[in-house]
Amino acid sequence: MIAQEQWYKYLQLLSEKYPSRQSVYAELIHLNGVLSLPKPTEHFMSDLHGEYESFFHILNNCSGVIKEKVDKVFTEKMSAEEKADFCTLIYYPTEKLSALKKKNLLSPEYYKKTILNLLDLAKFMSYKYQPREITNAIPKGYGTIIDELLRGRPDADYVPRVYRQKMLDTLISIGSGRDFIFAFTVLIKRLAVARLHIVGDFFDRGKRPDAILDMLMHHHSIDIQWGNHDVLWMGAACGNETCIAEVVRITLKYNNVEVLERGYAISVRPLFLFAAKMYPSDKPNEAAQKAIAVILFKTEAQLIKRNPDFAMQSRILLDKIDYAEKCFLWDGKKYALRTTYFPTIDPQDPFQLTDEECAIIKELRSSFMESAQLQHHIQFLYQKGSLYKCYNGNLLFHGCVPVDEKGNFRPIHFEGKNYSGRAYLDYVEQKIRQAYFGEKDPFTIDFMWYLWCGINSPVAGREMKTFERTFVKDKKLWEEPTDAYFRYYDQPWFCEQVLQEFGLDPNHGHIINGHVPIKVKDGETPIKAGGKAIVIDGGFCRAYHNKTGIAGFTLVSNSRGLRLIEHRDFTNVKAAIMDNKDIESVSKSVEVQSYQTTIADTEDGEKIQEQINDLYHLMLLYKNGILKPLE
Ligand SMILES: O=P(O)(O)OC[C@H]1O[C@](O)(COP(=O)(O)O)[C@@H](O)[C@@H]1O
Ligand SMILES: [Mn+2]
Repeated sequence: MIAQEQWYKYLQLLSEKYPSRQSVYAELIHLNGVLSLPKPTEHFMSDLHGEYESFFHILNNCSGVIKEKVDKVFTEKMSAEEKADFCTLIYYPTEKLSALKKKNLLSPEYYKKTILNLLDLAKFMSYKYQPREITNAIPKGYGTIIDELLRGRPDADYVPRVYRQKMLDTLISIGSGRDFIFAFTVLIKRLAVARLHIVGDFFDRGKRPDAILDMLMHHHSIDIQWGNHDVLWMGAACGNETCIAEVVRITLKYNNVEVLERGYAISVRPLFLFAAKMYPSDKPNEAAQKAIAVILFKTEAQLIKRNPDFAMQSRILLDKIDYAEKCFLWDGKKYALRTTYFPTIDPQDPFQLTDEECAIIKELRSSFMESAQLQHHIQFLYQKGSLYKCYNGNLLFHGCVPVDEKGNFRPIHFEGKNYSGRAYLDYVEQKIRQAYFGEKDPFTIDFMWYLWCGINSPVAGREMKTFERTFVKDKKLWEEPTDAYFRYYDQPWFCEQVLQEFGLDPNHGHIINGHVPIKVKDGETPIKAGGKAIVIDGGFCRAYHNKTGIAGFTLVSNSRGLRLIEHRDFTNVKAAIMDNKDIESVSKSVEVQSYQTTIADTEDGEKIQEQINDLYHLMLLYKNGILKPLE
């Protein structure tokens, strides 16, 4: 409880912002109106894995929502072809207008018709928003005109109609039609998605995670839940050499060296030169993969040895290779190796880096730490990201909350203490932030690597078998044991327990996860526990399309409930522009409500309600003469 005196002081301060009775009335009326508006639309996506081109398209087509709205507004007015053309214009206005110009199709009539259509669509899509928000969403410089056009003066009325016609004619005759079309398309896309959540894994496998992050840095409303691949890169940016070696290895495996070299100005040339010398009969990329894998497994072993808390001794493996017999020894058995040539390993001391290996990893470390662009992206991940997020009653996180075989939150021991459930995730999040912003203590920096691949890591939730997958032929040894969480999240009681642990309503909340690719083609569904948990890793990543059979999911939460949009294959942006080739998307309802959720039911609504209460008290002070209005 706030003491009476403090409360009075607070209201005094508030009176500076609302210095007259009228200003309090106006805000009270406004805020009460806002509470009754429908809940804004949220989109959730995960596991983008560097797949810039299709993600770029999905951001532009708002996961297929623009097309749905165009279909609704112009059912009678446009043919299918006109609708597709109009949609492409909204997705890619600059490119589409240039293409039309080349064909000499940009007449004043075209501009007029198009702007009127855009206006109709923008009006249709703005019904959920408060006027202030719409004004904010209009690109700078176009505010007053678009606002006036939108405010919908009735066409039947002669004077406003002429007024609007005149505005439009002038706008086109002075050559600003193009600019206005552009501004409208930005507005429409902003209105379609009020909030974007990315539930982890920007990096690895796909070609341009850097371009995805560049683009999202300009997004108007986004939050991020870190995935294991993000934490790996964050660890690399903190200077963790094992994370760096793993990042480089994965990048080479997927043939994406450009991400490092062009995207982040990190040169892998010294590694290639060294690898060519060590493995002269291999192709350059394969040689480099081998060279960095050996560095990785050597530094991993050193890291594990200096951190007994990680309990990962079983992941020290270079000493399990029989270098004379050329095989891998595991559980008393011999396994064939995929490569038997290890010129940089001393069997007597297999974890020792050679001088050259040491120089290479040190140089890579400097490059990672000094890459301005990488550090910029990582700071963005820290700023917008967290390990988990409770948002409008839902719980968002990438991987899992560790549980035992009975489904109870498992105590995890670190730095002399046990943590479980939410407290464990809070501990991990604090460590992740400390690794970047705090004193660089060795345990915390090493912990970033643990989070990438440790069985108790909430972002990984499985024991990764990178060594076996790299060196051992028998795929039996490639299997990665997972946390029991993944065997329970299809059970309602379990999801309710998790939601409750995070202070959420178990009857209405949902858990939203990424991380585990859903094999739609095998009949697997992302909807678990009757909709209490939804796993939205649909495999944006091309390399995983064969596994999932689709090209990604978008989960949409609006005032009517939840639905899942399944994206089918996408050709490329050029085809999208030239031939109106949109991503085919199929939408399925997950949960439909008979009522409409309003802003009053959201977290923002709770804050607004508090503001209303405060203003109400201020109004009483003014009315009762206890506080004198400043104006
Ligand atoms: O978070 P994700 O996407 O599951 O990635 C982690 C997985 O990737 C792997 O490193 C395998 O990677 P690839 O499939 O890209 O070769 C596994 O060992 C690990 O389980
Ligand atoms: Mn993942």
